Amino acid sequence: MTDTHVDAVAAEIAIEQQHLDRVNTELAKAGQRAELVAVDGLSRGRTSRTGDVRDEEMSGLFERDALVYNAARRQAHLERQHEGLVFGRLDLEEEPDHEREIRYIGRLGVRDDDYEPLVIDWRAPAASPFYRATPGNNLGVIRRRVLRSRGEEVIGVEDDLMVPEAPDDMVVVGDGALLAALTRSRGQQMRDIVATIQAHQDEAIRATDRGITEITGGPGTGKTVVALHRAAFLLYANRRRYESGGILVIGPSSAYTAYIERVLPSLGEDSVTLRSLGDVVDVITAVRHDPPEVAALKGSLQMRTVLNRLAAMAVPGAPTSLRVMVDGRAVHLDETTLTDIRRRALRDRNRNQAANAVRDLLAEAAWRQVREGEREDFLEAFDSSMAVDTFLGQWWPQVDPREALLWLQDTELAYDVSRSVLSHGDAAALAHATRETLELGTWTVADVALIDELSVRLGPVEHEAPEERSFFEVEELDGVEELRAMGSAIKDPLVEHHLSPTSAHERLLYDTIGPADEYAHVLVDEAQDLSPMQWRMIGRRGRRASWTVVGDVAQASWQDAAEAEHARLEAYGTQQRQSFHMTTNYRNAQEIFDYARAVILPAVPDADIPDAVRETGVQPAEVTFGDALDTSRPAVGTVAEQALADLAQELEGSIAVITPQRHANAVAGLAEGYEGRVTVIDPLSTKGLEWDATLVVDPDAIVDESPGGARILYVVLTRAAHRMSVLRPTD
Ligand SMILES: Nc1ncnc2c1ncn2[C@@H]1O[C@H](COP(=O)(O)OP(=O)(O)OP(=O)(O)O)[C@@H](O)[C@H]1O
Repeated sequence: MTDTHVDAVAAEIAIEQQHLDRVNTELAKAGQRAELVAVDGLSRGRTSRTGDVRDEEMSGLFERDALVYNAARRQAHLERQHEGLVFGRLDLEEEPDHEREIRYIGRLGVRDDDYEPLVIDWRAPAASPFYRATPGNNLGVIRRRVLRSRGEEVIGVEDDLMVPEAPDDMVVVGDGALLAALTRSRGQQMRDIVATIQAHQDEAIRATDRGITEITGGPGTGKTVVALHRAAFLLYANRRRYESGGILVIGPSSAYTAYIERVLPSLGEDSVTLRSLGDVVDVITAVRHDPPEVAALKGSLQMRTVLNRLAAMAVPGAPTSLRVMVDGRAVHLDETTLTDIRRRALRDRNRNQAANAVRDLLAEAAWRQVREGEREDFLEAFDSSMAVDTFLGQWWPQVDPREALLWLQDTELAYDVSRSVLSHGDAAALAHATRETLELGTWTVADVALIDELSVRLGPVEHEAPEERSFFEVEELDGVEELRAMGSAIKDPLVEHHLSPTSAHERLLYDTIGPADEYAHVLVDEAQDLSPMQWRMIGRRGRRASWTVVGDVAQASWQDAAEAEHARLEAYGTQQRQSFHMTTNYRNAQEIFDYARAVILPAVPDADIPDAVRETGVQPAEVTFGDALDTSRPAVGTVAEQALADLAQELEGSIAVITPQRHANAVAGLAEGYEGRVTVIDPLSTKGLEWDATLVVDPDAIVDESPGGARILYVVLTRAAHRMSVLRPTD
């Protein structure tokens, strides 16, 4: 850079700094106003009176709640915005009788005392040319400028000129903001791209919120980040609908939700619910995976029949006949009669809501048998019989969906409920997997969709109201120290006197599952991997929702595409669909993506192959390791350790060591000493994530071990932004 150029950049930065200072002053004032509202709000709720609270005081209290809540929210919002608050500037062409207009674009709108805009929210229509203007269609823009700042200090500017020649008084500096952003080190979490959204991405972000919006494209094309910006846009464009109705974002794993969780708050939005497939159902957090063939079984639509039968069958171990004395007369209802009553009770009701109907049906059946004396007297006596109560407690208990799923541990029962639907081998595999669940005390990710399905069929579990206990009794009986001494964890001893579950079985059934929450918008990422049963689970949460669905079929790990497509369309309902296709790979250096492409094309010839635009001049490194047959080379652990040290030396930022199960032990300890820079991870869990560099251990073993084969290897080989090393055994 020449001295004159350095001076020119410094002068431009100084100009922008002036504007940023002004914005920050206004923002501080707005912050103070928010604080005042908060203080004022608090004083409104204060009352010196005791005794009855009059109506107007009640409404004062509500008002206070609303004010304090909103003010606190606004404050949190403003404080977070300081980092990179203003990131863009547009210089627009002069219009007759008007000076050249300058617009600043930022994370939120800020106005001065005269209500003049100092910054325009990036989602407002007036900000749109910042993203849409191109030299071919400049939309009135002469120069688009991206500002980089650290805290309140402007540290750089990057310009794009949208007209053939800049006016004499306008300076143009920098090499373009996109390339600068893509070359930078990525860190541990996804960042927002609000300063460098590209025109085709902007179209998907601002597309109408009606119906289903599908975003497709190959690896690294920005599908995820675009979808998240779309969620922020929807909240801006239709806040009433989406803030009160809620937006649900579903990703493949908890590693993924941790990776993306910063993006929306950095855009000023924190009212979005992020869930991984293992924790869609409240109170369950599953991270364990079934072996691929069992996961395929649990995810398939055949499970609907199995679950239907589970939900309707007699509770295992329950009595098979009823023998009681009612009003001095002997009643005996045999198994056939009870089965008939069970069927009739379930014809148009959920099991857990049918207890009263069942009692009536039993009473009628008993009367039909007895037919002596007054009918009404008999029915009344039946209704108040303690023996009948005891029988009902055993024959028709409230059934927790998790408990019903666990019935499958019995192989004979599993054969019975899956007859004509699953093979004996598959039914036995289900039973075996259930016994494993019981041993480990943890659910698998695939179980969650089954539990949700059963939950609908059984209806919510209705608990009898616990007997009221006085404060004194709670203290006396549930003394904190006493319980601690028994080794129990306590949430809140005075309110919730829960003990944490001790056995695996109790742990599996911990807490109560409520009805599914519904949302106004559902955003599904890595949609190609959802099983049909998972589509049904998500569908229940979006029955009245609009959807954004993101995916790439070539990265799929789910086998039966047709069945999943059927379930997906059922979840969508009859809504209209619009599609956006992304074709530029912003993540991988070209050299890395070429390597990945050579793997996927032979396996999936019609894979959606994007263009990787950024070259580094460095090819992925291939290193070999020895094994039991070849001891002339060091073993995998030693070779991996050296390759990792080389990568860490070569670049800053995050590194993943991606290993198949067979080498997991050998590389497990590699992250130590790198202070959080290095993650050791299995292939399937890398979905949706990215690192500055990756170390891929034994690609052939990755293909062998994964149900998705080459598709999973394709995912693994497209996770690195800047550098990749691949370790192979010697031939
Ligand atoms: N306009 C942009 N400006 C800067 N960075 C961008 C832009 N678009 C995408 N990126 C970056 O490219 C990378 C890939 O984006 P993202 O993870 O959203 O892709 P994806 O299509 O979901 O990938 P995959 O399907 O492989 O998981 C991210 O680091 C993202 O921040």
